[in-house]
Amino acid sequence: MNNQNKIAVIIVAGGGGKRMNSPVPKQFLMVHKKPVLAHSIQPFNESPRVHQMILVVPEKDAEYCRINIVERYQFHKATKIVAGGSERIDSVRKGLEAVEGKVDYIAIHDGARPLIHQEDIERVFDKALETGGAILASRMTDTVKKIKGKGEVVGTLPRSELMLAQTPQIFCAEWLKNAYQRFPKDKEATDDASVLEYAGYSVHTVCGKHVNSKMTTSEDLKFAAYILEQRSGEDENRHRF
Ligand SMILES: Nc1ccn([C@@H]2O[C@H](COP(=O)(O)OP(=O)(O)OP(=O)(O)O)[C@@H](O)[C@H]2O)c(=O)n1
Ligand SMILES: C[C@](O)(CO)[C@H](O)COP(=O)(O)O
Repeated sequence: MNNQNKIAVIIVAGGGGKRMNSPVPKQFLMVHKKPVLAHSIQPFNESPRVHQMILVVPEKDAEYCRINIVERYQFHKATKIVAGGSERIDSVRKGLEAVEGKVDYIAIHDGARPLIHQEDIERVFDKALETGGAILASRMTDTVKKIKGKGEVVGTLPRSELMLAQTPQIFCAEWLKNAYQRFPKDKEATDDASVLEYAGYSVHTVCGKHVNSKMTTSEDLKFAAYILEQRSGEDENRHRF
């Protein structure tokens, strides 16, 4: 692994969290003693390979985030907080504009994925540095159906050929900027790898070793609280024995 490479990380937390149905945006809700967003940022802040971090948040929450997330948890690498756009892809564009100086790789991570584990971050970084672009992903354990209309099954998809895309997603900075410039403004993309795929770049997957669910509903928060609790118990035992 080449430590000379400069990696910038964009944490996208500019969404409204409609599906969570909470008056407080889901990225600021508390889970296992800290806001969701603080859990999502922490392992990147601690990675020696991360050079700078840009946080993208709703415009109205920028000051709240500076005081209650960046200063409160001393995320010294989060040097910029910028206002997000109306869709995730617009928030990523805003984050890209805020990257400072020359960086070699840019990683994007959802602020709504507080379970991201340091080991998986380093594994996906390694793969990207080797290939140019990599995303964390998971395999499916359920049978996957293709449906039509209100849910009538039209077929069964080959699960062994499919993976679920997660974040972080990390790419050579030049590829990422070029792909975003070429991507039509009116086209939809639910992740960054699809923007790279559209531009013809190859993207590799790294199968996560740890659970990394996106917080979408309140059930996800209960699950995250349980996992974080278990992990902190494991850490305590490791230090004790
Ligand atoms: N305009 C947006 C929309 C989403 N995101 C971020 O992209 C990630 C994944 O999006 P999602 O889980 O869909 O979050 P929300 O858009 O907030 O949720 P919902 O769709 O339920 O409103 C989240 O960290 C979210 O904050 C963003 O930065 N800017
Ligand atoms: C980027 C992402 O988390 C990868 O799984 C996902 O596509 C975001 O989708 P959402 O509809 O914005 O939650």
